Amino acid sequence: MRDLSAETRIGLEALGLRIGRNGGTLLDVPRLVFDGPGPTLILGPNGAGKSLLLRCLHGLIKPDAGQVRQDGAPLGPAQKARQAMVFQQPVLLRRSVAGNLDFVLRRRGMVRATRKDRIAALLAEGGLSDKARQSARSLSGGEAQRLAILRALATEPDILFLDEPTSALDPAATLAIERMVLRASAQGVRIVMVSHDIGQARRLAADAAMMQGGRVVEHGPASEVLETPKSEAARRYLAGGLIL
Ligand SMILES: Nc1ncnc2c1ncn2[C@@H]1O[C@H](COP(=O)(O)OP(=O)(O)OP(=O)(O)O)[C@@H](O)[C@H]1O
Repeated sequence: MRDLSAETRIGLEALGLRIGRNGGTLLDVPRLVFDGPGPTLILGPNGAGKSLLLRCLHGLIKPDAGQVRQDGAPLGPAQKARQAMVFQQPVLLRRSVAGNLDFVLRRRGMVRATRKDRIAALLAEGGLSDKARQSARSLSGGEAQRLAILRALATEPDILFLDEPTSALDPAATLAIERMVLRASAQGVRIVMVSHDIGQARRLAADAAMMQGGRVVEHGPASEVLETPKSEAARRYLAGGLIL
């Protein structure tokens, strides 16, 4: 796997993103830039627009207006090919654990001998070496999510989007995922992750974005957003208050 310094990390920018439905606004993000050195955590109450934003950034949803720029270029096929996304419910192929990784590596044109070594390294990275031949569909929730992340990392993305990857996992499984996320980040992958877990944000985030009502109400260094938030919405969210 490549080893990039924080300075070479690919930047991501959303400009004038808008999505409306039935006369209302689902997403309204004038400008949002992710160009810092470590993981970005997106927080906010249910329905705040976190998943919509992530899907726009990954090109899964076309906004009504605005654009996403990656490393200065508009999001097109070449940029999307440099991104990967992992969802709350891992989507795995009906194959063995190793087969799921092999599928991705083969599609990337990697020859068989190299694939074997790469699969072994990835499985070791995710603590799944002893599960290589097991059906991916029979993995526990935590193991399945680790495999989903390994499969995403097998594509060597510049940017990895994670949409609440640990919301269904116990604390130990959550920490295992967090270690993988931090390792990927240290290797130069830009991490953009949605979470409801404020403790997780404190453990992982270099910067944090707080969303409410389709808008980013605050974005900055995690230490500021999580410890001394400027917006009332962030203060109430962090205090466990009801935000409507
Ligand atoms: N395809 C769609 N058509 C209409 N409304 C949508 C669509 N997708 C999302 N929405 C609405 O947009 C709003 C934001 O949804 P989104 O899933 O982004 O929220 P979220 O912040 O990720 O919430 P949660 O924390 O519950 O996952 C919600 O009110 C949702 O109902």
